[in-house]
Amino acid sequence: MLGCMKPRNEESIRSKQLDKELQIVHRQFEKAIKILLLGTAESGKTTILQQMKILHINGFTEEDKIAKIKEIRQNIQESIYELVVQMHKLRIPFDSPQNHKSGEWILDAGKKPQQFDDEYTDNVVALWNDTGIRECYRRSNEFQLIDSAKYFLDKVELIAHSEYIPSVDDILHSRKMTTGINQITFSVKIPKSMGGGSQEFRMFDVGGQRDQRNKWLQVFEGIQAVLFLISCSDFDQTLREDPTQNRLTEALELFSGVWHNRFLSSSGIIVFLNKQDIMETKIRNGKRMEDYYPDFKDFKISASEGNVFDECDRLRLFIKQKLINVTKQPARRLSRAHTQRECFYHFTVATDTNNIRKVFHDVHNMILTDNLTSVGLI
Ligand SMILES: Nc1nc2c(ncn2[C@@H]2O[C@H](COP(=O)(O)OP(=O)(O)OP(=O)(O)O)[C@@H](O)[C@H]2O)c(=O)[nH]1
Ligand SMILES: [Mg+2]
Repeated sequence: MLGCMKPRNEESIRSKQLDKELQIVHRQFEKAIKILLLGTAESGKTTILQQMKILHINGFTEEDKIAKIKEIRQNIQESIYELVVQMHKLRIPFDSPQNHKSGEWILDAGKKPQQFDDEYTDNVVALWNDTGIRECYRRSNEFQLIDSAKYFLDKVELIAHSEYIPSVDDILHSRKMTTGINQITFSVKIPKSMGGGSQEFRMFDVGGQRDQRNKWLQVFEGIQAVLFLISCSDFDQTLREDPTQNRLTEALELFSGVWHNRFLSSSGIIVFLNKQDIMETKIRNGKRMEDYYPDFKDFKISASEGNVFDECDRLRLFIKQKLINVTKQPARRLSRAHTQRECFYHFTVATDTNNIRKVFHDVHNMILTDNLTSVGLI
């Protein structure tokens, strides 16, 4: 009799244990996983949030698109205004007296002209075709110009059209500085190998300019994963809010602050080495990293990084190594941080939906695995 009782007991204990584990998993999956986007200004945080809307929510409605027209036109207005201002500062001549007059016209109209009419558009088109303006644009790392200036100036006539409706690509390229805290919630299917079903994610987006960072602490509570964005094309630029500071240096210092932050010590950290496309264009146009970071000259790549084909590969691995060095620094103060905390890296182009789809497939799986590991099931 006793011989028969024992296995049944073991069975029921094991089954109770399984129920308990499943309840824990269930609770874990019922709760939204919180992801926080961090990084300096213009690193691409809001662009990632927009990509999540495209990939996991319903994208943009006609209303959303129409609401973006003003912002896109403002991007053009601010870009051409800044280029004309800098033509004078950098003493670059216009091709012709006519184009010089167009420049004066743009300055008179101001940074935010009321009209985006034919006269305005004609002046912008004339200027954008001016070789002096193009030379000025080529030197735009010496002043502050949005990254999408060329993207929008190339299609100014289309954007000026009264029936213009922004494309998804236009929305992804538009630029508006974030000042508050934005959040979106979306569901992601859990792979069958991980038990199936779906998991809710809540993603928070904050402003990256220096005067916005004091708001970050408000959202640190309960964050499972931080997505830290760093713009790899920033190496030859200075900060909008402090022209004496190199943008990449600022980003690396900020990363150090985030990595060592005791309120984020139990959050996973994933780094997006973003703006790979702009970085590549800069290198192909002759920009040299060693002019800004002299230690790049002697940078050697470890064999474990596999094939390195060109200067762009070396550059992205150089920046990655700088981030790895931060993670190897001893903790500044005693924290709950597990000393073995791992950092994950992805090379990204935030405006490219296909690239972000692939990267997020890995990111979600990584976070889900981490979630299961934390409840002891993997
Ligand atoms: N070409 C290119 N443009 C990018 C990339 N990532 C972001 N951008 C553009 O860079 C600009 C700044 O991106 P945002 O997403 O607004 O940057 P942010 O980090 O939210 O900036 P703040 O809100 O000021 O903190 C936008 O015009 C984006 O379209 C990229 O990988 N490639
Ligand atoms: Mg933003």
